[in-house]
Amino acid sequence: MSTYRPAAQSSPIPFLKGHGTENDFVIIPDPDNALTLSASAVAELCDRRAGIGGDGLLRVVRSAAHPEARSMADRAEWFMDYRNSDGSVAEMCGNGVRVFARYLRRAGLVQAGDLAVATRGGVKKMHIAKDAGTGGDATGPGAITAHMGRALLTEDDVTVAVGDRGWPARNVNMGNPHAVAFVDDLAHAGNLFTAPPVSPASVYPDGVNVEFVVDRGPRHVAMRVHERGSGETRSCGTGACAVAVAAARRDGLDPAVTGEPVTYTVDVPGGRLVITERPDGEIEMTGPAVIVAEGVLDAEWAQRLDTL
Ligand SMILES: N[C@@H](CCC[C@H](N)C(=O)O)C(=O)O
Repeated sequence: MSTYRPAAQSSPIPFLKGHGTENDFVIIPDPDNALTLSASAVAELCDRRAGIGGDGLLRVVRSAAHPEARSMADRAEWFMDYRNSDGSVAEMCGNGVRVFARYLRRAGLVQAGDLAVATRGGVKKMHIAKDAGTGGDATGPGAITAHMGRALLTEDDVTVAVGDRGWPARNVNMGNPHAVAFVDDLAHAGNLFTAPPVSPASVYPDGVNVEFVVDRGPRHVAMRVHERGSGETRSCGTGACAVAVAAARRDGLDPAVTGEPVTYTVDVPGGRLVITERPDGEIEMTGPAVIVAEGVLDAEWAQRLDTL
């Protein structure tokens, strides 16, 4: 059984709540890596009725204090320990890393401008455009840019299904796995209460995030997403990057070939993200990141997490 915190500790456990394009997160500052969060404890914290509520959880740990991040400590002081709302671990979270950076700045742990964050998907360079506001707009003064690395696209013959409809999908890896399906109408994705079947399952042995995409105009698309480990969410940053790259290739655009960056606007139910792919393959994502609340866990409730 995992222990939520060392029994000897009785100090209050702080938390914050934040979102990026309404992809929302419980944030737990734990600089010294003192807390061990079992999957069940994470799920309880992310529960919208029994807990604080969120699509995922961001634990803020000093890289040097975490075995999975120690090797990155010379390049990034802080490690984003990301979990999905069911408690599962994911390699990367694009909206989460912007909210993580917002938290670091708000807590006075970093300056505005350039910074780097360690993640399971490697070190991500970030830029906080201006040290003001909470960045409600995709490209407004408070928006944050994350360098998301390169997309890996394969030619796998993937199909996404909803009911008796099926679509071919593009397999795109952004550190985490995505299946991107272009559809005529986002309503065709249905209620997304359950994960849409993706076949062959062997392409995604660790599960997959599924994006449904429609065109809105030149280099402008809109998407819905069913996230691995979280269900349908209002946004997915890595998903928006996967969608932008899949849309560019479908449209015959490849910055590596033309030498020109390509930018797509990606509308999500919770807002808008702007994605640029550079000739070297690096993908930049810009969007809002907002902290909405902070507090401490009720001591008795937090103790209960010990038993999960
Ligand atoms: N919402 C995130 C992605 C979170 C991880 C994903 N559910 C997975 O399991 O890969 C984002 O903004 O990228």
